[in-house]
Amino acid sequence: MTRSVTARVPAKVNVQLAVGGLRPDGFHDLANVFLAVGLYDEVTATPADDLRITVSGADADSVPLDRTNLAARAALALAERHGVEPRVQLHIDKDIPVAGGMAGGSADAAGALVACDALWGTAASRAELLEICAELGSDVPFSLVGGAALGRGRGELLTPLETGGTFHWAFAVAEGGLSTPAVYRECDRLRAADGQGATVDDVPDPEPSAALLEALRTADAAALAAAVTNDLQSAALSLRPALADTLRAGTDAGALAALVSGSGPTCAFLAEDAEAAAAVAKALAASGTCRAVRVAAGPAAGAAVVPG
Ligand SMILES: C[C@](O)(CO)[C@H](O)COP(=O)(O)OP(=O)(O)OC[C@H]1O[C@@H](n2ccc(N)nc2=O)[C@H](O)[C@@H]1O
Ligand SMILES: Nc1ncnc2c1ncn2[C@@H]1O[C@H](COP(=O)(O)OP(=O)(O)OP(=O)(O)O)[C@@H](O)[C@H]1O
Repeated sequence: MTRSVTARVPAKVNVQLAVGGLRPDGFHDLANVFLAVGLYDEVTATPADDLRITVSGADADSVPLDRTNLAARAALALAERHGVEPRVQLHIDKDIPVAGGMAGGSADAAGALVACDALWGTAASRAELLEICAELGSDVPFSLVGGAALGRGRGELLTPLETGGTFHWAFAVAEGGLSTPAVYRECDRLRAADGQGATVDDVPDPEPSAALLEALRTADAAALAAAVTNDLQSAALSLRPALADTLRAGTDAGALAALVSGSGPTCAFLAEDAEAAAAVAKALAASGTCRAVRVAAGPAAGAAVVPG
């Protein structure tokens, strides 16, 4: 009998995304407050003749099947470090919107690492897994750890954050994605056009908001709503002006806060409770301003093998 290992990995929303100036290496320093939410991709690793990627789910057609897939890159990185032949089929059951600003590719990378580590018995330490994650992308370490965390550096240096309870969200999934590097470039362009400059010498160092961290700690949705910020939001709106209609539709429907998730174009709406989130989602679906709606709560646990 062929043994398979499945890992489940959550999406994220950034409740604070403070973006510093452009660094010489092309990245931006961040104060990035991540919250994992209960929308999941599943990655199943099965022994095979060679490395193969297959994908199912609504957005499957827009996911690469070659070695540019972040899940494939994760498996190759682990195999190389441990001298294992990467003979594995990785099946991704995708529920996280692709190129949506919810770290879907990063989730698949973290899931592939956890699943392959269990399948191959490589028993990588947490520190080694985090190191591989950081090599793969700025959001990947958070996909591994989940929960809530502050990301410094380019987002890869994580400090776990305490959360006092659950936050309820509705998400509006847009037609088509946005390229993360293009959104960061647009942020730089807007800053330069403003005359403020866009480099690390021009932009103040990004800092986490004390009020926001306190709102997370006390599970105060209204206080969190008052504190959420996303420095990439104006760039995402500049590239996709129609997102303003989506944000307005959610606010009109009673959301406590409406913001672009990370680099977008998914929009995130914080609600008082699960019932209110469902009502916001229903109104968004009827508004005609998005392709699909989802509800999810956070914090959710990070990448983990599904028992059995
Ligand atoms: C927007 C966020 O999703 C917020 O969590 C992340 O910052 C993006 O993280 P990610 O998708 O894992 O991004 P990476 O794969 O590391 O980087 C892709 C590109 O995004 C830009 N990038 C990313 C992270 C960062 N701190 N500064 C950047 O300028 C760079 O142009 C980089 O080449
Ligand atoms: N496993 C994967 N799933 C989805 N996209 C992938 C994957 N591997 C590589 N990609 C490529 O990465 C691009 C960005 O996809 P992804 O879904 O990770 O974006 P995102 O959610 O906006 O990322 P983030 O929120 O981390 O900035 C896609 O357009 C696709 O070409």
